[in-house]
Amino acid sequence: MSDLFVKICGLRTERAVDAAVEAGADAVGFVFAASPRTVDAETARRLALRVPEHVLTVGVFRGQPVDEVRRLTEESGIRAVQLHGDEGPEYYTALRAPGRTLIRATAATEVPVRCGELDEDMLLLDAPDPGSGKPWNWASPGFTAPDGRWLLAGGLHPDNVRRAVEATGAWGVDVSSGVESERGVKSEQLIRAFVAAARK
Ligand SMILES: O=C(O)c1ccccc1N[C@@H]1O[C@H](COP(=O)(O)O)[C@@H](O)[C@H]1O
Repeated sequence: MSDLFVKICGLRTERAVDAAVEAGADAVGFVFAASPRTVDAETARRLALRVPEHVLTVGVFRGQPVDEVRRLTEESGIRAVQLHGDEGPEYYTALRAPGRTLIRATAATEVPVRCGELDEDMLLLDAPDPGSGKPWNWASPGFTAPDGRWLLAGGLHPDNVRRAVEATGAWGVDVSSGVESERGVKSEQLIRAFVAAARK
C-alpha cells in the first residue's frame, strides 16, 4: 500500500462516514458552501464525533465571510478548513488557530502554484467548477505539479484515480462526485473502491 493521502468529501450520513473511515481514508469532508451536499454545523458535529482522531475532519467553504467560516468551524468541531474562494493572505491569518489545518483550494492552471504561498498547510488543485465531477487536464504537458503536500481533485473516480496519481505525482487525492450513485448521494461501495484503487 502507498502512503497516499486520501480525502473523501461531501459526506452527509453516518453510513458514508463509517464507510470512508473503514476504507482507510485519511480525511473526510463536510461541505458548508452552497451545494447539494451542504450540511449544517449540528450535522457536521454529529458526524465528526464518529471520526477517530487519526482521520482529519475538514469543512469546505467557498467565498464565505471569515466570521461565518470561524463560527461553523468552531460549532462543528472540525479540525481543518478548505477554502475555495479567492481569499487573500489576511483571510488565512485570521483563520489560523492551534491544531487547525488550512487547505487552499484553487483551480489548476498552467501557471505553477506553490504550496504555502498563503500560509496554507496543504494545497488542493481542482477543476474550475469544484464539486461538479468534471475533470481538468492533469495529464497536460503544460501542467507543473507543485512540491509538497498537494491534493489532486476534480473528476476523480475509482477508474482514473491511480492513473492520475501516477501522471502527476500527487501527494494526495480528494473526491466527491466520483463516489456517488447520484448527485449528493454517497455510495459505500464506490468509497471502498476509490480508496483501494488510489493506493493500489
Ligand atoms: O462538493 C461540493 O459541492 C463543493 C462545493 C463547493 C466547493 C467545493 C466542493 N467540493 C470539492 O470539489 C472537489 C472535487 O469534487 P469532484 O470530485 O469533482 O466532485 C473536492 O475538493 C471537494 O472537496
